[in-house]
Amino acid sequence: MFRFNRFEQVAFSFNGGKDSTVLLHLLRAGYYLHKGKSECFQGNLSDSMLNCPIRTIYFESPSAFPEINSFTYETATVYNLQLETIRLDFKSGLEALLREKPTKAIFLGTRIGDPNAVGQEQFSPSSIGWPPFMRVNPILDWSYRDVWAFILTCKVKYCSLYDQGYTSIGSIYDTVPNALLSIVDSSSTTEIFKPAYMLSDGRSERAGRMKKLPLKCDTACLNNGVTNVSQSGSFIASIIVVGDEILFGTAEDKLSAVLCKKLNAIGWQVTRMTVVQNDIDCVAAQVEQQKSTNYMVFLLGGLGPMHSDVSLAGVAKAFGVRLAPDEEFEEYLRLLIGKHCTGDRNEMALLPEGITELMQHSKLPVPLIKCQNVIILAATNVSELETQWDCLLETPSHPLMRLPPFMSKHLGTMLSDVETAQTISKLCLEFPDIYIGCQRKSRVGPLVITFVGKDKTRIELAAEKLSNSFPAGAFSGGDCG
Ligand SMILES: Cc1cc2nc3c(=O)[nH]c(=O)nc-3n(C[C@H](O)[C@H](O)[C@H](O)COP(=O)(O)O)c2cc1C
Ligand SMILES: Nc1ncnc2c1ncn2[C@@H]1O[C@H](COP(=O)(O)OP(=O)(O)OP(=O)(O)O)[C@@H](O)[C@H]1O
Ligand SMILES: [Mg+2]
Repeated sequence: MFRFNRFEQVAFSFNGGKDSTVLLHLLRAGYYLHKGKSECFQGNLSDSMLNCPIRTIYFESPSAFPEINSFTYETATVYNLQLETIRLDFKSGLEALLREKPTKAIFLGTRIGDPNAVGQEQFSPSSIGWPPFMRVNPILDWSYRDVWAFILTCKVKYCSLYDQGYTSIGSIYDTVPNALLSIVDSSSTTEIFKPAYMLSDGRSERAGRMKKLPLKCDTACLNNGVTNVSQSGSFIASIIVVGDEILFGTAEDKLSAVLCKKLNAIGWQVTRMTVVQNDIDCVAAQVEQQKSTNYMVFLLGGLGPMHSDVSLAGVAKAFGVRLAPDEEFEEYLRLLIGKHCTGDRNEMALLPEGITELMQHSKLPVPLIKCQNVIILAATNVSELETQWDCLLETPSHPLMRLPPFMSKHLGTMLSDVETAQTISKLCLEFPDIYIGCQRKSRVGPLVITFVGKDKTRIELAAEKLSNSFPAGAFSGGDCG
């Protein structure tokens, strides 16, 4: 059993959801009873005693609802919480947290009925394979009704999404309002929902949450388009290049390869690179398909004033919105190109309506364009792409969560593919977490075997196993990097 004697070794996991909101106020009350009350009796009551300066961790995700994000930050400010924002997945984030600061226990708003509550008690050590800490679940046995009774009776502020029919909140990709709260109104074109506290049967709390797949899903799931996390537990992205010239063979696409490396370096995996014609319907069809199967889609090419610059129109079509003049973007373009625009207005300032976010950076003449999970990069060469990528990562609202990077190791051999094939396919089964690929320099060799993964030790082990399966000196290779 852990022993805590330092307040700093305890943290509160807060994400702006209703359960963690309840917990926040319970912790404040507990802190006040423990500390504030005794000092109050001595006549020392101050505002600070009504706050609970507990370390508060928030795993910020690019797929969180903006309302959840802003409610979390606002609440932290109002109650003077010591907010520590973590932009990694839960497991890596907790590993990093525990490395940096001793953290023995973490309070969570987990309740019976949550899928992750199975087997948990009020005090449950973290699972095997997770960094060691005690999970403290004070509201484990609270019902849905208890949660709302508490929130409404105590009149505490909660995230606005719950007033719009959301009853349990995950990511923007897996959460919709609860259909059981839908109000039938034939005069209205948009669907209206009752607030979350009106849900009569708490067992349907998660009816608006789509089924989540395990992190290590198989490739079949990806092909069905129902997840955006790869086999290695990374976020997945796809790249769409718009360019007739590439399809005619008159120009070469160098940008996708650079972008792949950049994404791999922040731990993301690229699942597809597609080149499409400069045609609105081709772009739209590809964006429509890729945006629903990938966490993020990058679009290169087809931006500008030419007749062939159809990328933005394709994106608008894929999202079912129209292109509309964007005054802010127009102003940037005016500063850049003066009055040299096409037509009455600058047609380059037409952006997909209602879904566009401009990501400005002081090093960029015009902001980057993001339409939900599609980022449109205007780079025409590698150096421009590198600048835009660096600026993207420096933009405060950028959606690219940094994960442990992919590393690779290459082994070269004069052995033939026939001689090595069987051993390598066995190795693939033994190391499902490592991508093992072979590239022939020619049909008769030499061969280059590449190991890619996130765990250096596992990469080295796989490479060593391969070398040891053949006579000494058959393989040569460099370091893992
Ligand atoms: C602070 C913290 C600790 C966690 N510890 C564990 C753990 O020990 N074992 C585990 O399987 N998941 C752990 N998780 C992940 C949760 O079980 C769960 O996936 C997450 O809260 C998302 O739940 P949701 O999909 O219902 O929103 C932890 C999450 C957080 C935020
Ligand atoms: N992104 C996150 N950052 C910090 N803590 C989190 C995060 N996601 C989940 N948690 C912790 O896990 C608990 C359970 O999550 P869960 O989604 O079930 O509840 P909630 O978000 O509080 O409410 P709701 O079920 O309405 O979404 C949260 O109360 C919180 O303590
Ligand atoms: Mg939630």
